[in-house]
Amino acid sequence: MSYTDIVYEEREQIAYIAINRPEVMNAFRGQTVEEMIQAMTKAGWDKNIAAIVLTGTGDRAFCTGGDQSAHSGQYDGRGTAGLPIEELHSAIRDVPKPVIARVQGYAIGGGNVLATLCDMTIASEKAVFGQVGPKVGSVDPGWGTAYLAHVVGEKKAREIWYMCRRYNAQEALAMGLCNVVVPHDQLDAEVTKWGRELVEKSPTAIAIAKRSFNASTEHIRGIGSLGMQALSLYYNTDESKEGVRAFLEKRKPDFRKWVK
Ligand SMILES: CC(C)(COP(=O)(O)OP(=O)(O)OC[C@H]1O[C@@H](n2cnc3c(N)ncnc32)[C@H](O)[C@@H]1OP(=O)(O)O)[C@@H](O)C(=O)NCCC(=O)NCCSC(=O)CCC(=O)c1ccccc1C(=O)O
Repeated sequence: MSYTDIVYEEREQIAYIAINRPEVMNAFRGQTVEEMIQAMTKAGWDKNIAAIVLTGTGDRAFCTGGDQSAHSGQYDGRGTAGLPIEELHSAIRDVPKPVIARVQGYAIGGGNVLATLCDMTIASEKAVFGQVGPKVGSVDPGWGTAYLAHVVGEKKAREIWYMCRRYNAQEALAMGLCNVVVPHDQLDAEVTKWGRELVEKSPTAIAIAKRSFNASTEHIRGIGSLGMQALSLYYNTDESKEGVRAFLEKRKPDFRKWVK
């Protein structure tokens, strides 16, 4: 498959999947998600690959979530809410090898969900983490909320979603949202170092460990699936559309006037 929205590379038994849409800060549309699923699955089941690195091209953004310019009631692809995002989330969870988020800039909205779902996160000191859902008429039911609470704790997860604040790399490290923070110019060396260490480990032991870690939160997949049906209905409300419109018009949303 040739890719338009991502860059896929393999080096030293490590696969690199980079969202390549810097003009929208690496936000994803339907096509992007399709390509990420394909690349994640290919790398995930290739016996020569020991680890997968998920990132974005350029310095500004890892990923800023759904592309708001491809969103009018639904996104522009397939799936319950116009993006096969559940399949991508499942692919990250299900591939039997570690997925490392390389976060060099903004990890916002659905981009933050992707980083949260990765097995480990290596951040540059320029990384910025946060949620924007309730500011733009969206929410990630399942992994982005319930699983996030497993990662950072209930209080912090609720703060992240309700308050929609931004967190720098050190704050993310303190709450367990990333594993390590390194100077920006050392990010790639650090990612390579972690990747090379994984190449030396027993693939089967790692696969069993990953499945074992996954087991205790597997019920969240069902919450996400159910929630996605609700989200699809929510996306078609004036309240949600106000969030998308306000973002694109670069103004504050006025949700209250649309609440029924
Ligand atoms: C990242 C920001 C905080 C950066 O802010 P700032 O530095 O002030 O720059 P801006 O001027 O805002 O942005 C520069 C430029 O980039 C464009 N842009 C940024 N993000 C997006 C985007 N997501 N979509 C489209 N375009 C984007 C922006 O418009 C500017 O363009 P110009 O042409 O230069 O004007 C800030 O930009 C920000 O907060 N961005 C995030 C916006 C956002 O709303 N993200 C989507 C959140 S909702 C979501 O991700 C749901 C999608 C999804 O994954 C999902 C779907 C269904 C169920 C579950 C999920 C799930 O979340 O898992």
